Amino acid sequence: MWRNVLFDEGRNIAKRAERAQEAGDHGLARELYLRAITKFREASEISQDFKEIGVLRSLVSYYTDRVGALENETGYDNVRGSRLALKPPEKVTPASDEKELLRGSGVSEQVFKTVLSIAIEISREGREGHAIGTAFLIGDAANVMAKSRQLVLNPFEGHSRGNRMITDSETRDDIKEFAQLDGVFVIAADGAVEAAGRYITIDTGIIKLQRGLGTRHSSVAAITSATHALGIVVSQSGGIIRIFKDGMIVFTLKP
Ligand SMILES: Nc1ncnc2c1ncn2[C@@H]1O[C@H](COP(=O)(O)OP(=O)(O)OP(=O)(O)O)[C@@H](O)[C@H]1O
Repeated sequence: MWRNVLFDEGRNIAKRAERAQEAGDHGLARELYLRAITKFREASEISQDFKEIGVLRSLVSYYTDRVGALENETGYDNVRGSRLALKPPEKVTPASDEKELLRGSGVSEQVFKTVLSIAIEISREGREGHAIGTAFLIGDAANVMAKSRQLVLNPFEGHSRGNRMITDSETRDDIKEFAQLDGVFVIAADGAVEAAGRYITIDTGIIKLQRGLGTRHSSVAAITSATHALGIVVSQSGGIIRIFKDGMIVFTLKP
């Protein structure tokens, strides 16, 4: 109960921080991110559920990275700042697992964590009161594009690369909006969003997943076995997030 209150408070504060950052008030944004991090950390300390703890830690880690990026951008003075009160960033998975997961994909930790945090928000929030499912393929984008086709007009086509980086808060909002489209998001290893609404055309015959998982999951599994891409699927039924590599589910999160 208390951890839910803390989580909601943290999320609201983080949203305010994002708005402050967008409005260019980096001092306020930084302050609010730090407050949100404290809420998520407190919630994780009183939770008994290891999956929930994983999600909360990934939020701590994600927003800690954001504070770091803001401080680098603005030349913030770490020594005098309240950042001293911050513990070292915590990870959603042990560092060795995370390294292993990213190995061979060319995907940076920051890009992967950003996509995962968006997936967590989509799973938790849905859209306009409805649960939604979606999927992300990250890395090896040229190969992924060659093994898929557009289902609907690609909303990211024609935009400069700099304007479609996943780490940008506007792109993040667009992704949450387009998550309602059928198909998957294709994200390059450097974080540029190449496409939304992409249909995977690869044969799923060799993929064996647990019962109950349908074509969204099996097609993502199949394409991660045929390319170096990593897959993140948010299931519409139940909101479970599954991370795929080399045709297999390597992590499961229940936000
Ligand atoms: N090959 C594919 N490429 C891209 N998207 C797909 C593909 N197959 C299915 N989808 C998307 O997944 C949606 C759900 O399909 P399905 O119910 O079979 O998947 P699922 O794996 O059970 O996922 P969920 O748990 O979200 O329902 C489809 O409406 C479609 O948007």
